[in-house]
Amino acid sequence: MATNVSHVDVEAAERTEKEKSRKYPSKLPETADPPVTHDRGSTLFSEREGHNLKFENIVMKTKSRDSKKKPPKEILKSISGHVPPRRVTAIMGPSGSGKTSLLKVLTGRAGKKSFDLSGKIKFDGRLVDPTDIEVRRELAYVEQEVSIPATSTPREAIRFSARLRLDRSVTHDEIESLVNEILKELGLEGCADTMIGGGVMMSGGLSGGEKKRTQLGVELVTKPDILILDEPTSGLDSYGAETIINVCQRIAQAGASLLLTIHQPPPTVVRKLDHLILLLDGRLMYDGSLGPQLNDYFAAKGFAKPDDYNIADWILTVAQVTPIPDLEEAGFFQEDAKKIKNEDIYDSQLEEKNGARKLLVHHVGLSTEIRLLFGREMKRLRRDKLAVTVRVLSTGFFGLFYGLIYLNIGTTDLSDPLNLQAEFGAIANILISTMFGVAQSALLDFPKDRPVFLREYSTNHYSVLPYFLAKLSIECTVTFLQALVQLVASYFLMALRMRFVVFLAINFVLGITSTSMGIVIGSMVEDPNVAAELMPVLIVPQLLFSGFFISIDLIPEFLRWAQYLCSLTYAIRLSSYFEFGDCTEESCQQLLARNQVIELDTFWYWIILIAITTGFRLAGMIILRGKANF
Ligand SMILES: Nc1ncnc2c1ncn2[C@@H]1O[C@H](COP(=O)(O)OP(=O)(O)OP(=O)(O)O)[C@@H](O)[C@H]1O
Repeated sequence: MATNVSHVDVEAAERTEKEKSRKYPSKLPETADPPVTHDRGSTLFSEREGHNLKFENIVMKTKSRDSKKKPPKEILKSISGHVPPRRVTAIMGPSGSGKTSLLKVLTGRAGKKSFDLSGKIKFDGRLVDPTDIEVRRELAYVEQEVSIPATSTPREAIRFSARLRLDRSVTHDEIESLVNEILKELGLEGCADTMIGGGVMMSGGLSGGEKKRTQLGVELVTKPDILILDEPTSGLDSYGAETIINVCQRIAQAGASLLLTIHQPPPTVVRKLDHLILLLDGRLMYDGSLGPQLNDYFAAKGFAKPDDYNIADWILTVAQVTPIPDLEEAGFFQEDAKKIKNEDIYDSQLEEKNGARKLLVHHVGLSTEIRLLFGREMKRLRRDKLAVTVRVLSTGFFGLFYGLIYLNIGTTDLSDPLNLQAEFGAIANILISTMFGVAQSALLDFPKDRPVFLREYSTNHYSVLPYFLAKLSIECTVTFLQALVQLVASYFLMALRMRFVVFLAINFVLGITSTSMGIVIGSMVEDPNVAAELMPVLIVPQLLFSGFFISIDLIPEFLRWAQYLCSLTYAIRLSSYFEFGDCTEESCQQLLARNQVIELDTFWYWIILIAITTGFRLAGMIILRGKANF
């Protein structure tokens, strides 16, 4: 009897367990292998070794200086999941659920400075640090925002990426055939040679969908093992979305692990997705197959899909409409229970310890990097004709204006203090105009270039040095042109005493120093509007320490050190020396003394100008590098 009772009890218990597990299945359905159709002959879709990407207990919190006043926000709350190879995995979830944040963590782009991060990321069981450049070679990330130079065409952007990121043994013909293939597969052949566009001053331009596909193409050149895309279909019509998903599907079928975030995909797109990671409020609701099992899973938890819903719409409706306690009660968020001791997520030692596979890519040399970057910058200059023309013409206009205002000032009698002051003013105005013109362009242009640099630098296109050298050479060209146009328009009208080439050289060096300062501020801020607001910070101290408005002697001693950072001060001293150095009038000597112009020091004035340029360039490089090391 006792046996029977216990037998009945066991059966009853098993039945209850089965019913419970049917109602709230504890194991998420695994994604079945989709049919594999390889394009073995193709290079873009060539067979590759994807990774089983796993993430465990990912926690992401904002950092807060004063946690009492502003408690840290928990964006990802101990999320675990996986992205299998040969599948297209979609991350879905309501807006603000943490989709982009999770991608940033997985790709090593969640800044440690802004967030507290913990958890583990594994490729086929080995711990990896996605901020490591070797790991990034295995993983490509296509961001939501398009960051490709506006003056490049899709063909050039993809070719540029291929030349800099593929092994140096890859031939020109191989690169061209890969570029053509990517353009064809992404439906970009029709606009392959059209400028990306987008600038206010630029005509033409690609559609949003074409830009997104170009950005995808740029990342496809490395034939990544893991491809991660943030909202690749947002803002696209269903044809554009399908084109992208089709390419993603074929890349996954070639072996890659494909992960993308997507908002309310249409049924045609849902059919191409294999695996789903569903997030809600920074928590994992589901990690498993997107097949019929997903229907069963939701049905078993009491949320059976009505016939008139497609599955993606239904699960998002459930996530958005159902109160979180009810979802908890139904048994979603089961991974929350598995909170274990977390480890630093971006530990650069991890890879070493776990013997990661090193991809042997012999990168192109420094000279090729500089040549390609320089070529791109030159094209930018040629194509952005309107901006360059406006820049040079406005300089010419100001030159002419000053020339007419100070007409023949260099022929006047310097014994008259008024003439002397006017001639000094003429020189100072030309120099201020040079400084203002070039610094403004650098300050406003640089924040626009910044996202391009950050993407390319973090994806191993080139290092900081060639980028800065290429930029410097272009800036030298434009600054020289600007200085030349301004002086041709003003110097002869003013009939200045110093030699033309000397004044041109002073203006040129001052211009380059000013761009360096503009770059430091430009590299610190993201928004060109903020950069414009910071313009006075760059200009006003220069004016005050120039000796034009107040003699340096009259500035309080504790502030005088700042003159050593002001390039305009030294440009004015040099120009004053060459303009008035031969003048024996007492007023001339007094002016030189007031501005601390000492004949023996003129060599040092040049050196200080060059040192200021070098110092600011280095500071710009360090700041940008720091920003790129997320
Ligand atoms: N730097 C930050 N500081 C504070 N909160 C942040 C920061 N970055 C993201 N968040 C917050 O984290 C949450 C998740 O943001 P995330 O961009 O990952 O969501 P999402 O699911 O991608 O949203 P969407 O679908 O609208 O793009 C949001 O509430 C967002 O406001």
